[in-house]
Amino acid sequence: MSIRLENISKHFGSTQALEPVNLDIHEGELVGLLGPSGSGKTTLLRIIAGLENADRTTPPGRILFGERDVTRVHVRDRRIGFVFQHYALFRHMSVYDNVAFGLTVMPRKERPSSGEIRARVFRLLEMVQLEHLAKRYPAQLSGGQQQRVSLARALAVKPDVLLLDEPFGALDAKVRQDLRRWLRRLHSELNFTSVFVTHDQEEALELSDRVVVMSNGRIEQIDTPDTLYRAPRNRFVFEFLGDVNHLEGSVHNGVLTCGNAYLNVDLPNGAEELLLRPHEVRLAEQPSDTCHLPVVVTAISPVGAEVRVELEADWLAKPWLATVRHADFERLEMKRGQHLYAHPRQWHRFNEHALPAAQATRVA
Ligand SMILES: Nc1ncnc2c1ncn2[C@@H]1O[C@H](COP(=O)(O)OP(=O)(O)OP(=O)(O)O)[C@@H](O)[C@H]1O
Repeated sequence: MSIRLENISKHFGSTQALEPVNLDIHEGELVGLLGPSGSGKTTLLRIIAGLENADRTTPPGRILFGERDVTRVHVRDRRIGFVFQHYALFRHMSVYDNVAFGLTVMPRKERPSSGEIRARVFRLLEMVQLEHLAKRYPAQLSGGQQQRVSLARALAVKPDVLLLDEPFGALDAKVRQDLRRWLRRLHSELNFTSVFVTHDQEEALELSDRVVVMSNGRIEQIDTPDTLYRAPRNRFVFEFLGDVNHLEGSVHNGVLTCGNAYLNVDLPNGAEELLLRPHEVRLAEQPSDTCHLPVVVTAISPVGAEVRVELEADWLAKPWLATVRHADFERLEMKRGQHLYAHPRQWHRFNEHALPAAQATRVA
């Protein structure tokens, strides 16, 4: 089921929670709404759900599920499944009864037979690998297990659309990882359309087919994770999606200078700020003719696929972060207090007034 929002906005009193938004979500897509606190993610999700009404505007805002205009359709008639951060399972019901609940309360005409209900509930419990816990009560389950029951319960009624509000927010990192995999797998097996809210960049990028990045009630960019990361439309998106190093200085005759540091750049004279991701900083023992950025290693974190190195210098207002391959780390025999030279592989620059807003330049 595709979802289309046309000219949807929302005020709470004098607070504008959403500026007029247009959004197309394709059938079968898993879309993440990502943004800082207060950016309007939950409001947008609740409007899609029908838990909140959009402002009355001219032209009127519309919400379409497929061809069906659901703008004024009650939440219970929108064929939506919900999963919230706080499990909201019925505490007095077993796991089985929780998952079966939505089916047992269907109007008699639509309600599956008790045999069909049983088969569907067990099939879902099997998919989330909890069939052996069918008789337990929510209080006897871990947080991650409760969230898997919530997922199964939401999917039991075969919703057209699954909406999830920070579904894994209250869980620890490892359990979050597992649950992301569950959701991804269920999504491809059962083929529904999902929208989930998160403020976790990694979660949004890992899970979503496309991510809607929001700030201050506005949609800043809608794109695939890869495009968002590689071609952010503006500075907000760039900074929100990962660690960023800043290089501020002034350009004169093709050289950007900042204290005793300099870098050749093909830019006009004037004040400049260049931005670099940690993986775009190469470290070496020597400067070059075109790049002299002396730094001191102040912290090293060797955990993970790459080594994270913190760098400081007089000419830097804030420390830089570089990610270094373990092989390079060993070759340079890196240690705290070591003097090295940073060499940008690539840098980015944003000019909010001119198009294209983002410029990425590879350093030869
Ligand atoms: N019921 C309400 N009454 C008044 N203001 C509200 C209400 N709900 C949301 N807001 C305001 O609308 C704006 C957007 O809120 P929303 O909850 O959608 O943001 P969010 O991005 O989901 O934030 P968070 O990540 O903190 O949940 C905020 O300024 C918030 O204070």
